[in-house]
Amino acid sequence: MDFNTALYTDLYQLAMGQAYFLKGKHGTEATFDYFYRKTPFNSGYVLFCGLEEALDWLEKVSFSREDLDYLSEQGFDSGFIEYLADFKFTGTVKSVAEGEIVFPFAPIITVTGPVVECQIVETYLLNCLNFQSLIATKASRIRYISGEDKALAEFGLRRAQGYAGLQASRASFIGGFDTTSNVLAGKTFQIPITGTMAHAYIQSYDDELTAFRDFAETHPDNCVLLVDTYNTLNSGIPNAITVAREMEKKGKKLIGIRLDSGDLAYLSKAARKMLDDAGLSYVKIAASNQLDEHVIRSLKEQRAAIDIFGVGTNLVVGHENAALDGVYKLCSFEDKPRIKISENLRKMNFPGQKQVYRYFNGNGKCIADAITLEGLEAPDGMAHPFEPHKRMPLNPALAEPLLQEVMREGKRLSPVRSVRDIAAAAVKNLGRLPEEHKRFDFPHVYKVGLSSEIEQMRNHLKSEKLGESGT
Ligand SMILES: Nc1ncnc2c1ncn2[C@@H]1O[C@H](COP(=O)(O)OP(=O)(O)OP(=O)(O)O)[C@@H](O)[C@H]1O
Ligand SMILES: O=P(O)(O)OC[C@H]1O[C@H](OP(=O)(O)OP(=O)(O)O)[C@H](O)[C@@H]1O
Ligand SMILES: O=C(O)c1cccnc1
Repeated sequence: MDFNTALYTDLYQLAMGQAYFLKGKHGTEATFDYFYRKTPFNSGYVLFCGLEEALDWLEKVSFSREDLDYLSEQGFDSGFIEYLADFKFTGTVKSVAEGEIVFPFAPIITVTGPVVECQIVETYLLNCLNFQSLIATKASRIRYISGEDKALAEFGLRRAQGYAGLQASRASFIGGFDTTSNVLAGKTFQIPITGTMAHAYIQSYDDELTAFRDFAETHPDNCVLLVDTYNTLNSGIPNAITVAREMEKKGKKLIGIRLDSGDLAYLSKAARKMLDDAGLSYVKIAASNQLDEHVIRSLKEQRAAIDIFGVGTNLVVGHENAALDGVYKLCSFEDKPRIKISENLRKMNFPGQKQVYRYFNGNGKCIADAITLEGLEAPDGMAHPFEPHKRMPLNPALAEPLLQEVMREGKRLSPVRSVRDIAAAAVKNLGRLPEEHKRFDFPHVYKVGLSSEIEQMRNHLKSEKLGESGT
């Protein structure tokens, strides 16, 4: 399947595109903001992920002859189809860096260009960025609770939502996982791949010990034995110990064992003792079975002797939030700021082309984000976006702009960043976030506010629109 086609969009984008085209407005410049409103998992932040793939798509997207024939069959105007034959994205993208932490309501990406182009690419951008940011955020929570000394292996491909498994492996790595079992993700993104064995392999033998021996013989340098097929404490671990000793005689070392059922705290502690008593303290203990950040937290509280957590389903499907609610909203058209009116202030967008400044304290920890108009300096104070009486003074000397131009006239401005670079940046960025925003229970809400210029513009446009509508 070729996903670089501009048909990877919602019909209404093309319907609006045709209307703009037939009214001669298709070249009019528009700006859209990408932002989200609510953090998933009750998290205090979102880890932004997916930008490289989005830029890659924007550079390649086009309609093939077959795509255009299909649109013709669907009844689109022939003139519009002719226009689409040369379609490419020629706009400007400003973005927060991939691997940066982002907060509700602050623009993460702004897309400026001919309105039809900006509109057609909306669906893919949301599809790509919402999903990957969701999974990277989940992964970062699992890393946070596991601690730096644990190895995290992503096992999710088999239970991922179709082809999204590839993006999930990438996002998991950026969020802090060490390896993936997804071989295609390993090749595509240069992520280290690791794996153990399935129950089927043990079941295929008449006895567990021979299965272990054969695997160790054929994988002398990367052998992890699955010990729970029959009886973990009475058969799996004793057989693994026998094989580990046989490997030692050949100058090899068993890397580890994997527990995949039962009480993982109890079994891991019992396994650790049995291995240590056998002089095999180097053999690591891996555990899997519907893990997530909450089970891992519980296992840590129980002092489980687990070195490696294998996490699949709950990570790659973003359990228990199926989607990040990221949206893409028009904020400027024909050089005029645009607003959508809603009874609910939270559903109104912030008009105009914008910049977001992040403020730090003297210890280098981030403390607030202020949204202001593009071209303005970092403000020295901000207002709460929905409760304007709440104000906060800010020190512009300790502010950094978050939105940087990453694409101009449809071409990226810097080379592709490797997932390793992005993952390293994520570690650094999460390190700048104070602990109170990372805790799982009632994380402290990070402050995002508006400069007085944006506030005034929103209030002005709001009264103008309400006046026009007679309300
Ligand atoms: N000590 C523990 N503390 C908290 N959660 C645990 C502990 N041990 C295992 N779990 C989690 O409890 C759940 C147990 O799942 P389940 O009831 O299916 O048991 P099981 O042992 O996997 O059974 P099965 O043999 O059918 O696979 C899993 O999500 C697992 O990660
Ligand atoms: O629980 P997850 O977090 O999704 O981790 C991945 C799971 O996938 C495998 O089980 P599966 O039953 O599919 O195959 P198996 O026969 O190898 O156990 C593996 O043993 C894990 O239990
Ligand atoms: O390598 C493993 O142990 C593995 C891979 C995929 C799913 N579950 C486990």
